[in-house]
Amino acid sequence: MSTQPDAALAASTPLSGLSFSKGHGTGNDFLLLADPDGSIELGVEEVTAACDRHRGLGADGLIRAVPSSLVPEGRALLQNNPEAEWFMDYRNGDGSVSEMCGNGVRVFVHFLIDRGLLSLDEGAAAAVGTRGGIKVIERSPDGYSVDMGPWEFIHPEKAAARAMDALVEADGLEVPRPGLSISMGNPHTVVALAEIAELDATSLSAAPRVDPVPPNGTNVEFVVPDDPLVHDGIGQVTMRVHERGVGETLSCGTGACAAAVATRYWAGADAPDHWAVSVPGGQVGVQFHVGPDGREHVHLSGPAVLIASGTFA
Ligand SMILES: N[C@@H](CCC[C@H](N)C(=O)O)C(=O)O
Repeated sequence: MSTQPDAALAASTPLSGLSFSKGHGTGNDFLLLADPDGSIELGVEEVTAACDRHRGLGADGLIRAVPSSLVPEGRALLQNNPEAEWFMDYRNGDGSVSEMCGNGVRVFVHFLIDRGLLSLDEGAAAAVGTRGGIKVIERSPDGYSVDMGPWEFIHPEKAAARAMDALVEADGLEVPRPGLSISMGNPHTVVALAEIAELDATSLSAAPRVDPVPPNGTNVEFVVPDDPLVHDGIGQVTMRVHERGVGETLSCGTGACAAAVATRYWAGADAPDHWAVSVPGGQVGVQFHVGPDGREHVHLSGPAVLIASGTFA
């Protein structure tokens, strides 16, 4: 008889023995790992195994909380922002790295507070490092509000001519639609549809085809502005998203910001600065303010929920 351990009984994940939490923001779900000494090696294999919805815990992405001083991208940020003690190392479910995650950063801060690694009193603000730069976060009536920094057109020359910069095809849509590409630190291409029936008919089980695709790929948001657009001074849009590195998700915070940026741009000078973006997983708020650098910043607010914690077998 063999004395080898049965492969079927061996540890089922490369993250064996590590403690995790699971959380979500409007249904965009994440696994969270605290790595105070920077010892967790995360590669594609570890992330895909953990995020697998059948053989792993299942999640849209995985977030490692590591001291900024222990990663090169974090050390660069600390020079001008010594208060940003923690860095959000964000991975999509397919193991790819992203610059930023708007729902994830709220859940990340909630997790740090839950683990006693950060305190954030009512009315106070905390800075965290991300690959998309420093993000400042505070508590809000719906959970947390994050200064996501300035938005940018990915193709400013096209936007200046009020032109779209891509054609987007998706299953269920009869003809390709024009899209506008916006960076929130990470790339987005926003497509306006006329009505909810069209949004419902769009299939996102395969990635939409974007031509030309922005240099680092893109997340694609399909949005339907309400008619009338503004209720009680707040612009209203409904959105579905196909995320780079994941697939269709129930929500995307940076995507909601890009959707509000694009819809406000299309709506013209009288468009409001405050937006409500409805997604399959709930609703998030987006506001525009001039930041301390004199540029227009996007603020994202919404819930952050922790649902479980445990240890990988
Ligand atoms: N769900 C996130 C965005 C996650 C990263 C994205 N898939 C990318 O690759 O850029 C959000 O809430 O912003």
